[in-house]
Amino acid sequence: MKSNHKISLPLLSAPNAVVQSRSPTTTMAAMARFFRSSSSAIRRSMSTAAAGELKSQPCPRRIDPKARNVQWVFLGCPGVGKGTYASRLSVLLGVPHIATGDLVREELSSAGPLSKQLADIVNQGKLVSDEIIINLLSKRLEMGEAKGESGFILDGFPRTVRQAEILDDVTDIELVVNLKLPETVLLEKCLGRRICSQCGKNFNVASINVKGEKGNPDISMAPLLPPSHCVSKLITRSDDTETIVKERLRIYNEKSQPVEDFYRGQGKLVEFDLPGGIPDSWPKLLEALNLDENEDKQSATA
Ligand SMILES: Nc1ncnc2c1ncn2[C@@H]1O[C@H](COP(=O)(O)OP(=O)(O)O)[C@@H](O)[C@H]1O
Repeated sequence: MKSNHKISLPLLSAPNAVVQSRSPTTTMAAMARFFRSSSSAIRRSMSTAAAGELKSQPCPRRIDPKARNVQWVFLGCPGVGKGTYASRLSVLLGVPHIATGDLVREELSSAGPLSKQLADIVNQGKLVSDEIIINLLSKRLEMGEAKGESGFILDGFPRTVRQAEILDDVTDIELVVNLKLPETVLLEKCLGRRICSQCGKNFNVASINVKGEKGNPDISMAPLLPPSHCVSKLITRSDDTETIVKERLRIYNEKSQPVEDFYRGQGKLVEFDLPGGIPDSWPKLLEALNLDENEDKQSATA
């Protein structure tokens, strides 16, 4: 696995210039600038043109407490729980959890100029253009930079090989976690998802019991019910209908599965079959990632 001390910024400086030993904060700034400068290039080029087990072997090293600021990516189909686990890990590791789906939804609800266009795309289960997504991500990175953030766990980006290549040009992703669940479970989870419109927390009303196929274990997930003060404020995502979820799954298989191959080829992919709900999966995920929740955040893990 490459270290994150070497960043190549091809569109920012001389071709193939190599910037040595950047601090993680500089990395965020560089990414923000790079994404901003690359969005017009993208526009040009587009107009012309066993449960709970670690399966593949990037062998995540134990995290050095003094060299945290991880730069990780979470992959996985709609409904698999990327947001849930990425956000828990972000708290444990002290890095921001940046979900491009959240950035899109924020833009959607802002009634800004992009809002209508985004609503049409998202409600068909399609992907937003690279240009739009990179602009939203640049803005988010700039905001983080201003707050002194460093490191990140990206969720929902990259979603195409093109996006993965762009990310690869600007920074060195250390580890890519690929969460997996059978498709029947994914559909049930999306349909059961509820969000508190006030606090933004995600819940799930589905009670999942799926028989394991082809020798795989059964999967059971208890509902994740909201506290009483959230109950009257629950909403469903407009793209969590059966038709749209099926289309999102189809698009994931077509456009995002090649991203798994991209990172598998780089030896960075950790495949993790979720064994069940959060109580079963969280400790096993930590184990697969060589992390220990019981240690203090500052020293996770020796
Ligand atoms: N990296 C991306 N590239 C293109 N579109 C994106 C990207 N991230 C999010 N989106 C858009 O936002 C929607 C919601 O994203 P997300 O919450 O990550 O969905 P999912 O639950 O399908 O993983 C996607 O269906 C897509 O339209």
